[in-house]
Amino acid sequence: MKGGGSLKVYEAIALGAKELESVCPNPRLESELLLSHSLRIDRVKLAIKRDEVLKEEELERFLKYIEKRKSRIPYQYIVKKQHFMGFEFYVDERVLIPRPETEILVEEALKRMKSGDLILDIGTGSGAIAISIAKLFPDCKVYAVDVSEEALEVAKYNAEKLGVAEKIIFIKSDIFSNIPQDVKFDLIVSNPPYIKKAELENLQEEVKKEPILALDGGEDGLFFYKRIIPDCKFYLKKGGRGLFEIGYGQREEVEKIFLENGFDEIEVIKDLAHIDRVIIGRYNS
Ligand SMILES: C[S@@+](CC[C@H](N)C(=O)[O-])C[C@H]1O[C@@H](n2cnc3c(N)ncnc32)[C@H](O)[C@@H]1O
Repeated sequence: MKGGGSLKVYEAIALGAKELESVCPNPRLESELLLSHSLRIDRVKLAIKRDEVLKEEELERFLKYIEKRKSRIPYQYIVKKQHFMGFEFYVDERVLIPRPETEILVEEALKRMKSGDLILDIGTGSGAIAISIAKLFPDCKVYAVDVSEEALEVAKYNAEKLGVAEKIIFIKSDIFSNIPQDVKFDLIVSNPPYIKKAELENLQEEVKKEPILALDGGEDGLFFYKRIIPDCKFYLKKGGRGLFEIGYGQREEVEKIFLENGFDEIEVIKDLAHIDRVIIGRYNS
């Protein structure tokens, strides 16, 4: 892409927007956001700098970001952050970008918590769920596990950055494999990979840049529910609850898995698009 020598702020925004036209639905907004990131200022400050000429290194940074975005790298991986539950999480290619729908899972978990509770987050990724719970519920302890060492590095970094590292125990674990058998939880939460294998290749290009390990839910998308739910009985206190994010059309099957494994009081929470998004069951055997 040609930068055209020197550019003023408003010209750079227009150039970036044009370049991103075929890539994203809001090219001007993303151009403004990437420019404000290049200038290390808030987007609202762009207006007062409208006629200022960009320094060479600022323009260089901006053009580099635009090129990345044109290659369908998600905006969040370029600016290395995503807001979730009001907190700023560091994200990069090692972790799934936390989604707004997953905030429903956190909110439902918080509603069911009481003082002193022990929570397990399976597949913690960036740590979004575990860290938000630790931040928003004062008296609790959280175990956060992931099979990906790289994801755990990001989650630990976020826990330090957000000041809750001492409330969370991070464990590299294939689901329950490395969780001590004598630890019993009040809640087990998870946003597991739930996309059907066959659908992976049809995903949006940006989503394909996220770790496959965070997306692949096996042939029927239910692989993780089938593995996690039956083993919850070894790790949940009697009356404890499992809370899981689910994908479109998975409610019936996951409810069945719950019922076959000693859970009752099944509840389903819809997201803003009216899609069943979170399923909750109480372990009562
Ligand atoms: C959909 S992402 C969720 C990330 C994060 N909890 C969130 O909601 O943004 C699923 C996560 O599960 C992890 N994962 C995949 N297979 C796993 C396994 N066998 N055991 C533990 N974690 C696993 C992935 O590495 C990924 O971080």
